[in-house]
Formats: sequence, structure tokens, C-alpha cells
Amino acid sequence: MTETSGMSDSVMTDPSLEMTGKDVDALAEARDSIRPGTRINVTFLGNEDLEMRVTAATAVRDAGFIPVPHVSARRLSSQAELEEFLGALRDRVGGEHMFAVGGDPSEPMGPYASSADLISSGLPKQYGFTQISIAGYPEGHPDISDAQLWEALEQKDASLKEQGLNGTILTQFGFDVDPVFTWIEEVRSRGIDLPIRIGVPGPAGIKRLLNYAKRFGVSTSAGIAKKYGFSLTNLLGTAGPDKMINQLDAGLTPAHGDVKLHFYTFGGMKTTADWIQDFQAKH
Ligand SMILES: NC(=O)C1=CN([C@@H]2O[C@H](COP(=O)(O)OP(=O)(O)OC[C@H]3O[C@@H](n4cnc5c(N)ncnc54)[C@H](O)[C@@H]3O)[C@@H](O)[C@H]2O)C=CC1
Ligand SMILES: Nc1nc(=O)c2c([nH]1)NC[C@@H]1CN(c3ccc(C(=O)N[C@@H](CCC(=O)O)C(=O)O)cc3)CN21
Repeated sequence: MTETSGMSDSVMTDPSLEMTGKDVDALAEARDSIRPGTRINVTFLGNEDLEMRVTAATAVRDAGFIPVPHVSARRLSSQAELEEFLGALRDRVGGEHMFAVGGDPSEPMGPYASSADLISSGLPKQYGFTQISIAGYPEGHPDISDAQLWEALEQKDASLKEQGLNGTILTQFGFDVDPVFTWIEEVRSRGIDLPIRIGVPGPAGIKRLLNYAKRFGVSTSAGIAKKYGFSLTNLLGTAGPDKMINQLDAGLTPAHGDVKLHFYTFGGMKTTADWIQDFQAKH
């Protein structure tokens, strides 16, 4: 068997990972467990600055991976701030990928209220970014209506196509496969043919998973937890996405189009990378 032992034509082909600006040392530690050429997303959090974000993207590139820096529309205070970041990425990192996301501030901090505003500004393309990921929400979003989310997704798909850019939809993480299937089917029925990466949490402590779920409005219930592989009445121990991935793999058909995975590592880069290797070897 070659690079990916078992599941080569499966949802587990070439998964992407995610790190924060604080994870540069964690990346070095995880490096040998990650397949060269893997896409690694770099967050754009409120407690990070340009230097941290660019340094992290540089570390990803230098380690032999593809950096996918996040740009959070609502966190940008001006067009100048956006251009400063895009310019630094172009000059110091030099990749084609980015993840254009809305951002959590309830009011935009500057001229970009949404990732559609960011994309349609034409600046990502002007600075050489040709592979643009955008967000998807199989379970909806706590502060944004479903109608608004679908409208935004269609608008972003159209804007990318108009500009001749390649897109990928990257979803919020979740613990339940059912809404994922329903959502992919709706994406396709709306004529959106972009590749999709389904967000799943890397293996992590159950308390930590539940804290992140609460923070980002991701649903958990006794039933969902049980199906995923943990219990809400026993928060000791860890849980990984193996059952969810197996359910995805079993249910995906060619009609779902190109569907892969994105792992949110939540402080566990090496744990996640080792888990992926182990899972691929066993399947
Ligand atoms: N990996 C990450 O960092 C992820 C972050 N998110 C968050 O999900 C939210 C939506 O992101 P996108 O899908 O890119 O939306 P978007 O930028 O495409 O916007 C969709 C619609 O919702 C509105 N909107 C966007 N963010 C909002 C907010 N925080 N509060 C109220 N309305 C908002 C926009 O004005 C627009 O009408 C953001 O808060 C984003 O930060 C979601 C998934 C992953
Ligand atoms: N609505 C929304 N906003 C987001 O910012 C967001 C999502 N959704 N979905 C998931 C991703 C993953 N995100 C994050 C955000 C923060 C850490 C974080 O604070 N990490 C710690 C280390 C891990 C820990 O100790 O728990 C750090 O210090 O960097 C990780 C992932 C941000 N993301």
C-alpha cells in the first residue's frame, strides 16, 4: 500500500488540520506525524496579532505543509489592515490558500461585515490568493439565520466563480453525522459544486470538547454524545471522531461530490496527527 494505506479513496484522504498562532512549537513536535503537503489552517483569533499569524503560517510552510491562513472579515478595522496582512503573507509566506471567514464580533470592527465583502473586494485575488475556503454550517449558527447562511454561501460561490478562484467549503465542527448529510445534500441541490471539508474535532478530553462546543454554539445532547462515543454523565476521559468518520464514510455516495475532513486540533496537534495516522493504518 502507498502513502495512505487503507482508506485511500475515502473521506479520510488527505485531511487538513488547524492550529492557532500559539501552536508553533506544537507544530514542530507534530511534524513527523503529518504527511508532507498537508493543508494546515492558521486561526485569526482576537488574541493574536499580525506577527503571530504570519510567523505561524511561515512555520507551516517551512515544515513542508501548505499554510491556509484565516482572515476574519469582522475583525479587520480597515482596508489598510487587510492589505497589510495580505501583503505580509504574500511577501513572507507566499501561498495561494486562505480561509475567508466572517468572524465572531457581534458588530464589524471595520468595513467588512462578512466574508462575502472580503472576497468581493477583489483584494485576496489581487494579492495572489487563488484557493479560497469559506465556512459552512451543517447545524446552523447561533446568531445567523439559516436563510442568511444559505444566501451568503450562494453569494460567495458565485463571487469566487466570477473571479475565477477555486473554493472549498470548510464546516464548523460537530458531533452528529445526520445534520452533515442533510446539509451536504442541500448544498448540492442548490447547485453548489465546491469541494467540502467536514470539520471534526481531533481526539481530546471530553470536558474540553464540551467547552469548545458551548463556546461556538455547537450542539451536544445525551443522544448525540452517546452516538459519538461519550457520556454526558462521565466527563473523564477522551473521545475521538472514529465512529462519526466511519458513519460518514459508509453514507457518502458520488452524488455528495468531493467530501474530505478537516480536523480542529484544540491544543492537541500531535495527538490529532498520531490519531489520524493510526486511523488510516487500521482502515
Ligand atoms: N474556524 C473558524 O474560525 C470558524 C469561525 N466561524 C464563525 O462563524 C460565523 C460566520 O462566518 P461565515 O460563514 O464566514 O459568515 P459570512 O461572513 O459569510 O456571513 C454570513 C452572514 O452572517 C452575517 N454574520 C457574519 N458573522 C456574523 C456574526 N458574528 N454575528 C452576526 N452576523 C454575522 C453576515 O453579515 C452575513 O449576512 C463567524 O462568526 C465566524 O467567525 C465559523 C466556522 C469556523
Ligand atoms: N464561531 C467560531 N469561531 C471560532 O473562532 C472558531 C469556530 N467557530 N470553530 C472552531 C474554530 C477553532 N477555534 C479555536 C479557538 C481557540 C483555540 C484555543 O484557544 N486554543 C488554545 C489551546 C487549546 C486549549 O488549551 O484548549 C490556545 O491557547 O491556542 C483553539 C481553536 C476557533 N474556531
